[in-house]
Amino acid sequence: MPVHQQSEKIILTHSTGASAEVYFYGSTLTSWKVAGKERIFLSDKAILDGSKAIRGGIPLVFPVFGKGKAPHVTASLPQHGFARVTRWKLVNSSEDATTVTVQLGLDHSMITEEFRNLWPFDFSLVYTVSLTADNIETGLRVHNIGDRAFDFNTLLHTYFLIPDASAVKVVGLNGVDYVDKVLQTSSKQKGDVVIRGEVDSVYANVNTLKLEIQYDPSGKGIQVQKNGLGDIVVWNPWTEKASGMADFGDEEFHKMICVEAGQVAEFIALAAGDAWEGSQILSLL
Ligand SMILES: O=P(O)(O)OC[C@H]1O[C@H](O)[C@H](O)[C@@H](O)[C@@H]1O
Repeated sequence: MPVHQQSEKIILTHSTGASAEVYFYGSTLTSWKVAGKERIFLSDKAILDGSKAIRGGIPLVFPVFGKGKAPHVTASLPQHGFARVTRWKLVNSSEDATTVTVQLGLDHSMITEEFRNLWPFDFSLVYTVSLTADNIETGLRVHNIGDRAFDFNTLLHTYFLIPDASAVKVVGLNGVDYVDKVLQTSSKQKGDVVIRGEVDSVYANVNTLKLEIQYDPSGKGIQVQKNGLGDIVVWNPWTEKASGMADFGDEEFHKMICVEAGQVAEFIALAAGDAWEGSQILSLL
């Protein structure tokens, strides 16, 4: 069965053996297996019962990245918004000769009254996950179905499972301006991004459409092709931050890197009735 629905998640299986899993909670993709291997990091300590955002996979950041700042209307929302901590519903599933697809939806009637009071806009989100033999596309459509404009950030906060964070290279960000949230500085990236300690960097307006996460000098790894997503966040908590997170193992930072495509450097303004779309395609290098 290409799409198998359980109470907490949906499992997609491709005839070639590739597979993916998406939790209803947060519409969080927690697994993508291709060529016999898991490619997505999910913490051994991740909480999967819907009481906390899932640590790993692809949590969906919406409508604010990080903590909103007063006087912006997102100021009182939780870090990274409400989409990752709300249960979504399956709205569609299909398959054709090459692709297994599921779509999950979330709208204002499905969020808590508290969130609704904090962010009082009528919206509809559709998240589409399309699995083929050798790649997976995850895309978000944001539709303003109300009668006034709203602003939003969004991010496909993707945790990649990698053999060794000390050996990984992110290629494609050379020359891009970024904010280093650890050092609280603004700089221009020189060469490839490597991980030698805590990294939390926001790259704005990345023109390169295809980034590479190279596991090691062999050049093997994952390609991230982004469509309609301008910014990239690179994150690895390293030792100290890792030990402070209850849902992340102390040593797990060695085998993950977040390379997150989205729109976070500036808010996107969406007029009443308008829609916005962005997606990423992950494939093997
Ligand atoms: O702990 P979370 O709320 O899931 O956030 C995890 C991380 O997300 C992004 O990568 C941010 O840039 C980081 O500053 C943040 O620490």
